[in-house]
Amino acid sequence: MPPPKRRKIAVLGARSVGKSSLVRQFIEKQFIDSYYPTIERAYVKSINYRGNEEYILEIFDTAGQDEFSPLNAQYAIGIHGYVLAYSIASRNSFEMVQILRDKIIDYCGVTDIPCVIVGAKSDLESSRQVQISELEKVAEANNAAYIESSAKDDINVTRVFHLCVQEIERRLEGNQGVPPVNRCLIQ
Ligand SMILES: Nc1nc2c(ncn2[C@@H]2O[C@H](COP(=O)(O)OP(=O)(O)OP(=O)(O)O)[C@@H](O)[C@H]2O)c(=O)[nH]1
Repeated sequence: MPPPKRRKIAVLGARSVGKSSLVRQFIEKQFIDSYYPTIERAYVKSINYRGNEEYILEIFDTAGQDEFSPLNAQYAIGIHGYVLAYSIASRNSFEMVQILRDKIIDYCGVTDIPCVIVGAKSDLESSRQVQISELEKVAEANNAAYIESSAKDDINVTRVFHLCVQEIERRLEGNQGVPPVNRCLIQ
């Protein structure tokens, strides 16, 4: 088996959209109902990707952002891929996704970044403010993968991070190997 590959992933989004809950469900397999604003926390988890490739993921859970928050250099330099999260029950948080992506692009001086856009709290269907069709549109416009997920019900949590690795590797491999049809995972 080849040696494991290390990839750094930053999870960004507006306040209280469920970033920490998503990361903790992925790493620790637990969901906590109470809310403690995040300052910043890093986690490490090893995953098996595509059957026989080991990846060591360093995941940076970040403080919630608004349009005026400056982008921390730590989340722009040396990061391989991004999870940009919003809550399906908050249109404002959805609008932050584009703002954040533009900030990263500007900061890094690139035209494209590996990212997966995540509609978090997908269990809150009765409070939904953002339709899947809107998510699809934004993801397509930004060359990003997308998915809806619930940390509470543990739906699509692992897939979020596998999709992020897929977006990273897709670019590193020069668009070889991963057909576009696999990039969108709504269930
Ligand atoms: N219904 C539901 N609630 C969730 C879900 N994920 C998180 N929450 C709740 O939403 C609140 C905020 O969750 P956090 O994970 O702390 O959100 P965050 O984005 O890390 O917040 P900041 O650190 O302030 O940016 C908490 O009360 C969570 O219990 C989910 O999938 N479904």
